[in-house]
Amino acid sequence: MISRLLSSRTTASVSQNVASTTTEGSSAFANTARRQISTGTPASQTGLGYTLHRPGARLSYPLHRRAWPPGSYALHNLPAVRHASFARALPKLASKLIRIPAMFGMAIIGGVSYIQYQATQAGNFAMDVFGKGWDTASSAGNSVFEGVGGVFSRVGRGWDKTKEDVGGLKMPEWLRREYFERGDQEGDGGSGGPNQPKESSIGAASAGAATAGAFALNGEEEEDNRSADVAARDDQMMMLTRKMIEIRSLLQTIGQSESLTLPSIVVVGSQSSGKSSVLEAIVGHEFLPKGSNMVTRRPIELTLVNTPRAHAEYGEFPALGLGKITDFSQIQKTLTDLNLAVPEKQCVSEDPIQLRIYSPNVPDLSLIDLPGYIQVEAFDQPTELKMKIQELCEKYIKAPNIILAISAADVDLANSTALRASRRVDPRGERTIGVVTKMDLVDPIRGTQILSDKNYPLRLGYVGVVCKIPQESKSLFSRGSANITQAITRNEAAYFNAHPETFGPESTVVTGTPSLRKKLMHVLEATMSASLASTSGAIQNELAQATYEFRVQYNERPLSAESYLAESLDAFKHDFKNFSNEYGRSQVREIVKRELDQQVLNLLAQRYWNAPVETLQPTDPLDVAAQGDLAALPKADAEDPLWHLKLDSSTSTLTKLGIGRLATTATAQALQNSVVSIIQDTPFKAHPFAVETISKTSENILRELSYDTSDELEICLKPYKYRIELDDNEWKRGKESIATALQQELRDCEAAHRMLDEQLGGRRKAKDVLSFIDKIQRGEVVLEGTTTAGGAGGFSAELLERGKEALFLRDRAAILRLRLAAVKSRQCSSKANKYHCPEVFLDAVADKLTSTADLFLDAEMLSKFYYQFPRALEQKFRSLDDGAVERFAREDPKVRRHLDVVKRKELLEHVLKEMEGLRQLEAREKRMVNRGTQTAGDTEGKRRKGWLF
Ligand SMILES: Nc1nc2c(ncn2[C@@H]2O[C@H](COP(=O)(O)OP(=O)(O)OP(=O)(O)O)[C@@H](O)[C@H]2O)c(=O)[nH]1
Repeated sequence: MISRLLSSRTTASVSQNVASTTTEGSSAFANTARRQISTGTPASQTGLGYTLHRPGARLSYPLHRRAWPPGSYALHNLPAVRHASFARALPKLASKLIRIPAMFGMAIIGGVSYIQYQATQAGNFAMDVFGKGWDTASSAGNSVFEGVGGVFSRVGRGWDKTKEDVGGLKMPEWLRREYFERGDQEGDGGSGGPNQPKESSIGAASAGAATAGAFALNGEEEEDNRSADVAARDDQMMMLTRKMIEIRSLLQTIGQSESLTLPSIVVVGSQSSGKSSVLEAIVGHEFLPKGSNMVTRRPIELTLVNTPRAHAEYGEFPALGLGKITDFSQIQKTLTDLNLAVPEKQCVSEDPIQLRIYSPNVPDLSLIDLPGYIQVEAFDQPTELKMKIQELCEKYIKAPNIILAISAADVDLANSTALRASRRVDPRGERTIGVVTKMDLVDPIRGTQILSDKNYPLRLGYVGVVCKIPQESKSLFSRGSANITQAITRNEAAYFNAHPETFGPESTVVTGTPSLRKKLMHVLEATMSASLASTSGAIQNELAQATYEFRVQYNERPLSAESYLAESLDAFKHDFKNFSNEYGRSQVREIVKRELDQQVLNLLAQRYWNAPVETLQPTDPLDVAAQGDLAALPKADAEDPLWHLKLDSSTSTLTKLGIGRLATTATAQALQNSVVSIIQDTPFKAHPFAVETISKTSENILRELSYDTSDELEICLKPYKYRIELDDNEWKRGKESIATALQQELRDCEAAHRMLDEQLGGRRKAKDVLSFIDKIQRGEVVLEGTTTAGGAGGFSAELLERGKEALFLRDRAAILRLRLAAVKSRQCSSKANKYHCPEVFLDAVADKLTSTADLFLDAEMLSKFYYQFPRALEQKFRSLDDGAVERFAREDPKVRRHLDVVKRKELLEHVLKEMEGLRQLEAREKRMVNRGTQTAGDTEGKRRKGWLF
């Protein structure tokens, strides 16, 4: 009976949140935290939380609303809610940890959301290329000459000097790798290593070996009958082009400034003019997007890299990091996907796709493929499409780029969109190469007339081609990796050879894909060479600016992503070390004691103090008797079983409530909070990635440590579950400590009461409401009906609700004052009176538990965490790859700007140095050409000279 009555009345709550009170009181309780210590009752039964209503606001703060079912009345089944305790409790997260298993708790605190900083791919790539370019400073060596083979031994001193010059230049990683991998693939032995090209491989190649493949001179039809000098000069020319393309790539990483670029070949033509076929004939593979649905929507910046001694042919999308793709149908698919990713509504995008193709059968070229001009939009194409394509092409065909204007032979040249566009920007026809495709579709005589067009004479001339893959060969290439160069060349040669009267050796027109390849190479080299001086001037200006910025803004302080990470990590570790020196057992003690104090107050509320006023009914005297009149406690019989039961059950609950987990979790949370606040004092604070990494690392370690520690601590505390002996000192400490805790509880309670008074309309009004409820409880007023939904005694239902709360707080404050006086009394100075002074006893027990817990946690948790955490962090950050380090450093805008200036400056210096070297080489190469032309007087030389203007 006692048990039943007790259980129905021993739950209590106090509300407070003075700090959150506003003038209007509108959010008075809105921010009030909620704490519940459930001793076994499911949440649905505890029914925690209640709502204050007043006009214009719905204020909610959790208190107790009993809703447990009949028959569940048992001491162990009671919820305890002391709202007041929240003001002093751990932060919200910590309170969660107390209530839920450590495992889940740690997952919650670790939920600091990491906003993945998406460093732009372009940025990453820029950094990547830059880094690689820089790396090569000491390693390029003479490797570039591997491809040129024995040229140098044949042409004497001048070439030897050239070899030294070029060898001294740096080479981007992709190019360098290409050379060395080539050596490896061929398995030609030798020691070598990346910085030492294999001598044997240099000597083994013959003059013109590099260009033979690139010119497609390996076939049966096209024999390489160049003289050694010519072949050597071709190789040299190709090497220079390669270096310039390489510089062009580096410049692309610096920025989009128009002055900071080297020319490229831009392919334009109307739809179905045969652009793709020409490009694929040059590359030797079908790799461009095909389809009727305007599949080329973005510019494709195609860099062809000749790898003379390699067997493998493959492509790479440097910005995508997909690695080597040897299946060209896969390249085609990727290009198609990238293009189709541009929504049809947007028509075209200016964002170029970068693609590099490595092959022994391609010349070194830099080409840009553009969407085909359209004459008339199809019914399902946006009206602005035509205009957009035109604008995009205009942007690319500006000087100094070379225009490869593709026109089909079966369309009148006067109607060629490509030539019309080129004429607008190159009226004198100085940088346009006319390519006439589908020569096989017109009569040979008509063909030669087109190629000798006088209406729009081009200084670089016209080349007639037949680029169609012969039907019978098509099935052979369907697998996407076989080379189609031979098939196309053979087919093309067959056509032109079949008409010797128009296309024979005596003909003045230039025909054939191999001729086109050669022309492209020579023209590109010459155009790039011509741009070297002006580009170099622009680079010098940029460099002067970057150097000035570096000096003035950054005091010439060098910075790299790696050094920045290392410094930041050191700063963090230093601060953490200081923290660990200061944060020890006494801090843990404070945390654990604070937690246990709250548990003690909850138990007191649960077992001793008043319960919330649930209904407006007269108070049942039986209930009061069963609850025990606290006012009578000091004079109660020392053997009264009611008070024995209350204290013994409270003590038992306190020692058995899982202090191991509670203390461990609270300590782990405090450590985690400290780690997070240390981050705020270090450069890491500006880096979400670092914040997340550090938080997660510490969280993981603490979670691991918590598992074992909490169980072991529980075992250590086990003896207290059965027997607790206190000495006088412990009792004395408990008396002082609980007095302080009760005083605080009283302050909280009074503050909550004051606030409620305000909400009731002031003290006077509150007094009236409370006096009315008092009368009901004393039985002096009898309410008609069972509910007060419509109000009673002239008070609205809402006022009565709040009145009940105010009554509860008023009575709670009275109890606290009473017990505070009791705790301070002489009676409570002796531990013999523990049943008269349950507060002191429980607090002393809490203190005893704390002493064991703090010792254990200091040894098992703190010291292990202090050892493991910095090491784990070090390992985490050190194992980041270059890209991740770069992304990390760039998260901070200030650091990003600093890095940008440093890198820009270094990159510009690097490019400038390369360009200077190239200019010397280029001058020497021109001398060679002139000498070769004078001495040999061969027709090849003359022709070539023509290409070079
Ligand atoms: N007979 C013949 N057909 C050719 C020649 N070159 C290309 N073709 C065909 O012309 C058609 C169009 O060629 P593409 O290379 O796709 O033309 P394109 O300019 O890239 O076309 P879009 O991608 O639509 O702009 C294809 O069917 C080719 O097979 C050629 O020299 N002779």
